[in-house]
Amino acid sequence: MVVSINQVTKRFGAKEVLKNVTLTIPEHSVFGFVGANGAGKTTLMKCMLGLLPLTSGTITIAGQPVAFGQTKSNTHIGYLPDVPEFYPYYNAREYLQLCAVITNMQKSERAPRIKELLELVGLSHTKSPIRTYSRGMKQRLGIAQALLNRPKLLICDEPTSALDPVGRAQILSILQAAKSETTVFFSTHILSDAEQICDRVAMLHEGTIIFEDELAALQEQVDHQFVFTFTTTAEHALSQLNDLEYHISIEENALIVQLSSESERMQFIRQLTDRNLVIQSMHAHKKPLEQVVLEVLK
Ligand SMILES: Nc1ncnc2c1ncn2[C@@H]1O[C@H](COP(=O)(O)OP(=O)(O)OP(=O)(O)O)[C@@H](O)[C@H]1O
Repeated sequence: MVVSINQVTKRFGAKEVLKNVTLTIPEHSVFGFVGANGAGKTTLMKCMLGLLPLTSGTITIAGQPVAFGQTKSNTHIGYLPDVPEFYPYYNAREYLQLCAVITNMQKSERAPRIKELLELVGLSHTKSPIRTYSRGMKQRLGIAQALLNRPKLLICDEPTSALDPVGRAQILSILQAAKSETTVFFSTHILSDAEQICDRVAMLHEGTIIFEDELAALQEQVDHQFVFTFTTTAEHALSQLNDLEYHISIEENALIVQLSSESERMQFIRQLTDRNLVIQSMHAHKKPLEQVVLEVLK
């Protein structure tokens, strides 16, 4: 595990912002940290960076305990703040060269690493100064900077929230590509972003982790639903099934049926055959993460 967060509580005065948070993050995964504004996401990230003292609990990054005010564990972390700042008169390559010098990167390593990163973030051909960059370009440069020294963990605070759809898609694909060389931990309140690239998701709600799992497992927490279409209309099919005790609704000429187990599914299909209903198609009803989360929160 590259990150182990163990029973972390954080209070600001009387206000408890993180409540007994426990979380582990496996290596080479993209881990989405999801929560509404004010849920406590930034607070936990600052705790991971040793920028805030914990009220109680422990955090370990790549085996190194995090201590408030100390930077030892930060040697394993690349961090992209929500609004990254740069020297505006440098271009991307010059800026990364400066960062490489400041961080004592070996001279022979600098040029190939910077070339590789500029390619990764799609800024190889940009010669203009950073002050002319769009928000998305600045975020991409921020990712390159954060990855410069090959950290074991890349932490990104809401990297997509201020971007248009094209900018968001670019950042998401860069983060996905970055997982081959690091572990990506990113916070977002945009559930569809997490859905697109995350292997695992944790959801923080009022300071508490309300679930933490693989996305597929999360989908399964909600009752299974299947979509059936028939050679006849959905209304007619439903009228033939009125006497049965299934939870059935109609959406776009299809029946949505709740079938929680394999045996229930087989039994339902037998009932269809008994009633001469010919299935045209059947598939699992995949809900957007947003809807799944709302159902879990109910
Ligand atoms: N230094 C502080 N002193 C007092 N309260 C704070 C401090 N920092 C954060 N908080 C409070 O902690 C709560 C969580 O804030 P945090 O910034 O961690 O949320 P977030 O999930 O990152 O939300 P956002 O998406 O809006 O940044 C908020 O109610 C905030 O007001």
